[in-house]
Amino acid sequence: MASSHIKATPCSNLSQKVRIVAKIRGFTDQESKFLNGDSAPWISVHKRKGDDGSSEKVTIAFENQSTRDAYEMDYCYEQNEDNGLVFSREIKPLISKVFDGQNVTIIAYGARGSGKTYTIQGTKEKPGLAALAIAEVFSMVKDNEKSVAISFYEVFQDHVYDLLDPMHPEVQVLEDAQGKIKLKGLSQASYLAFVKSISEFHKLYFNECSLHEAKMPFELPRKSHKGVIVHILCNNESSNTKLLGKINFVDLAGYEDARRKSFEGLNLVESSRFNKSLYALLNVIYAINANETHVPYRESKLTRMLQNSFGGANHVLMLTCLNPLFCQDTICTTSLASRSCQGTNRFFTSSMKKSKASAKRVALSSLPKGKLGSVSTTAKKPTSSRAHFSEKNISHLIKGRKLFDEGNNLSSSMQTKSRSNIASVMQTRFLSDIGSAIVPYLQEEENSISDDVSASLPKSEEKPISYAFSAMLPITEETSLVNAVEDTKPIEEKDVSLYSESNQSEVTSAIDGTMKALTYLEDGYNKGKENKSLPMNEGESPPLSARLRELSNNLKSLYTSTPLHIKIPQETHTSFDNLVVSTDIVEPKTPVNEQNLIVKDMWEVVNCPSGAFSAHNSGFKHSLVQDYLKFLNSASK
Ligand SMILES: Nc1ncnc2c1ncn2[C@@H]1O[C@H](COP(=O)(O)OP(=O)(O)OP(=O)(O)O)[C@@H](O)[C@H]1O
Repeated sequence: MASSHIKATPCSNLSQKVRIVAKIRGFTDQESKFLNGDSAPWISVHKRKGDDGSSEKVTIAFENQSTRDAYEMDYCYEQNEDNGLVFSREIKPLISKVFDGQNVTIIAYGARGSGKTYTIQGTKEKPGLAALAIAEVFSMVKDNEKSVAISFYEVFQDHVYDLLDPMHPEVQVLEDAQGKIKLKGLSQASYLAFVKSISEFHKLYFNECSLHEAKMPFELPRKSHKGVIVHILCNNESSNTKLLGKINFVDLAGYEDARRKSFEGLNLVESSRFNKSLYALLNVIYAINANETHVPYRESKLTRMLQNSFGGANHVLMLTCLNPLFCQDTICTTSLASRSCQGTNRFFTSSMKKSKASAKRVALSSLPKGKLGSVSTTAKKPTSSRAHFSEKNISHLIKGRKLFDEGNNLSSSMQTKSRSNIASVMQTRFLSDIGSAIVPYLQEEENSISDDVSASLPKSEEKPISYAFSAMLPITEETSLVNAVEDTKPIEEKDVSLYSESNQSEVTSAIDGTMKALTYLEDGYNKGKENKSLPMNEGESPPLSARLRELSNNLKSLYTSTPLHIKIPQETHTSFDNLVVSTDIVEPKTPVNEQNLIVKDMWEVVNCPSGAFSAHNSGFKHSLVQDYLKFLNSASK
């Protein structure tokens, strides 16, 4: 039936983490009778193009499918190649490793009726892989040093049942302190007591299945995953310790398109649940083959059960059973297996999305300190995480101020102090305003991160922006900024008498307070520089830093272009206009409407330096507010 150009040669790549091979089922008597020797092959197997001959990899194509769309597998067993051949090539070389304490897992996967049970369990006349392996193990157990036991279980609707116990109690899948999976309540039929011979094994294997069907306390559809575990405990002569190795055989429930009516009459939800457990297994295999740091074992009970047998020095073989006659589900299962084989195009169940989001958090939080990713832990520890950022990322905030300050190196200390004061007030106001606008956004982001189910790619793409914001505005620094602003408030209130002798000392102390705050921020900046936390903003949120720089430059240009800035009046007694101006300068949040300036005498406005500054400053504030709003709109997008 299937055309192949490949001779069955001894398997050369048993060290691969998860080996995925295909097996085309033989015809049943009924099918042979029906076809009457007249059947066009619908599966074609080809040696992979470009291989030098050392690789066994093949591509499998269905019906008229071109080889370009074919599915790649590690190998394919033909219709006429029986379980004995599969066993001797794939499993026999691994059995000795089980006696060294390694685990070997053989999984039969495929569509309904693709020959999974026939491959694993076989019949009394034609034993399957489990029976052949047991026979091999028995032949190797020559003394009492090694003890062998067998367990049978069934996984139905994500619950594990012990098939050896006539009451079929549920088995608990637990994890011990060392992270080892324990199957609490799973019976083990010992070699010495029950299964000394292969015939006893057969009796147990086949009888238990029928026993199970007869004795289930409640009506269950038969669609389930079934497994056999062969436990082998032996002495390690070199270290005088006991070694436990296991061979797992898993006969998976047949894959069916959940949208079609199931053979068992399962509804869409139940069928989907079965498929979900299959996807979970494929995802685990994918993760192992792709060398991913996170393997999603927790996605299903079956993968959790098998966790100890995957990865490391353990060996896993997945046999993808193919129907020899047209079957849409076989195309689907082959496609899925091939994807797991290549480690590409991973499938995600809804809960996988969840795990992906958590994995992302883990991955991000595992980044070096000071990098963007460490914010990811905010979902769990918001305060500490923000505190963490407060140390590192105040630099972003300061960076803008530094740029702003660069153009203002004036000789007069009073002038410098006044300008710094003004600048700090404006800057801190501006940033704290951004802060108050951003914090709810950040919290919303955090909520969305913690809401794993809704974690989706577009959102995660947005995260760097929110991280950058959170980096800019950690709670502790935000508070200190607010304090800095509040420190300057008395100056604003007493600005009317800013240049009066009586209030000079108060003003100076207030300015000093502001300067202290700025010095603190300055220190933060330097610390930030030392800690090299800048790449977070630079790497992850260039628009933000660019906007900050632009706004700072605007401020800078304002200061350099306004004559008043270069020469602030020193008179003790100021005119009414001056009072207006000075109030204006230190109170950027209550801009003087340009209209008001026009209402005044035009000459006064134009000729008076303070009037010019007011006009300039008001215009600047207007543009600043516009920029700020524009910036916020683009940030929320
Ligand atoms: N290599 C083979 N040669 C002849 N008949 C086979 C072969 N493999 C399987 N069969 C027959 O095909 C039918 C389906 O096989 P089997 O029950 O193993 O499929 P399955 O994939 O386990 O099905 P399900 O998903 O329903 O459990 C059985 O009647 C079995 O005897």
